[in-house]
Amino acid sequence: MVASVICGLTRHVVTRTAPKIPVQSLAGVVSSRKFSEKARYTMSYETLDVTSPHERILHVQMNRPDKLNAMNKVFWREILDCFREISDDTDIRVVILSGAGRMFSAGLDIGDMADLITSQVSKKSDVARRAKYLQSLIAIYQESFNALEKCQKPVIAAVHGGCIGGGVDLIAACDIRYCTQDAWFQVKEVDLGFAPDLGTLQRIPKTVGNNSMVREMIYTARKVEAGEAKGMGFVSQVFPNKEVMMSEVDKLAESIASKSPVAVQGCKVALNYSRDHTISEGLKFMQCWNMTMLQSEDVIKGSEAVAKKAEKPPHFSKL
Ligand SMILES: CCC/C=C/C=C/C(=O)SCCNC(=O)CCNC(=O)[C@H](O)C(C)(C)COP(=O)(O)OP(=O)(O)OC[C@H]1O[C@@H](n2cnc3c(N)ncnc32)[C@H](O)[C@@H]1OP(=O)(O)O
Repeated sequence: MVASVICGLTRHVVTRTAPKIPVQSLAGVVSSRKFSEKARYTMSYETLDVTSPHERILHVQMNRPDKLNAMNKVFWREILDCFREISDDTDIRVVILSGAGRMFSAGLDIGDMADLITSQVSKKSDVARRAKYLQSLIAIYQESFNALEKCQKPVIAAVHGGCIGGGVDLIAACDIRYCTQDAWFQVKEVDLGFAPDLGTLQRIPKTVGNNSMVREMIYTARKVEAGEAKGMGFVSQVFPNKEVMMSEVDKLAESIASKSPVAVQGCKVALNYSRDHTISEGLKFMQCWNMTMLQSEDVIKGSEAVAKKAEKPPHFSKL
């Protein structure tokens, strides 16, 4: 019954139970879309601007600059739909995630959440009913960010200015994080009176070696500047400004996109699996994975190119 009570979120829930499958996949027909044809992506979203700067690369930009890319109800649904679609899109090999305007993201849209509390949660007469509603809501929001981790293609976060609360949860689910010199990161939830619940507490300690620093950042809700974030290993590179960062992110994305998708996607799934399992389980996983993937044509193409010291990478087919 929860779904029927969550009026504003009903569509959200339904979308999640019925993920979109590209028509061409269903038909088994090779896509005729060219990369100059961006309509399929650009027309679909209200809070995201999705473009393809180069072949095989997709740039997803959060696009509510007037609200500092605060995450509202529409955003939670769109980011999930968008990354599920990308995951299944064989034309795409790498994704770049950034924010429009003066900062990456101010996190959860507080006004939106206040509306939800007033219109939904507070109307319920009993603690158990309120708790069930909130549990369902948190699970839905979590799934939105899980979609980036589950996306088969590597996701590169490019952060400028503030990255607050949900913004930190979001980039924690990305594969690679770059930022500008003026970037700052704030796990703000403690200041608002609750513990983060969308992945920061689960993912960052497994990403960053300095657990003491992670806890300091979380318990104090203080701003962590770009240099400090790099020092603790949360971001891998810091750039003087957004223009330079985006140019370097493009180069990184192009480099990854030129590699075998069998290899890159295999690495992503295995890295995520191994993070959540023992070494022994991770090694077993690789036996199973590579007993198939080592037979790929990509292994022959890649090995020949290396043996011949080829200057350009071979052409690897879509996966
Ligand atoms: C089940 C829930 C799971 C989710 C959990 C997520 C948790 C979180 O994300 S916790 C963090 C929440 N975010 C914040 O607390 C940040 C709030 N914003 C600010 O502190 C300031 O806006 C900021 C320091 C980021 C920037 O300050 P500045 O003076 O430069 O700009 P403002 O004039 O304040 O903001 C410009 C317009 O953006 C709107 N806005 C900013 N942040 C939010 C937000 N989080 N939610 C909604 N709207 C936001 C702000 O209202 C201004 O709009 P307008 O008045 O229309 O010009």
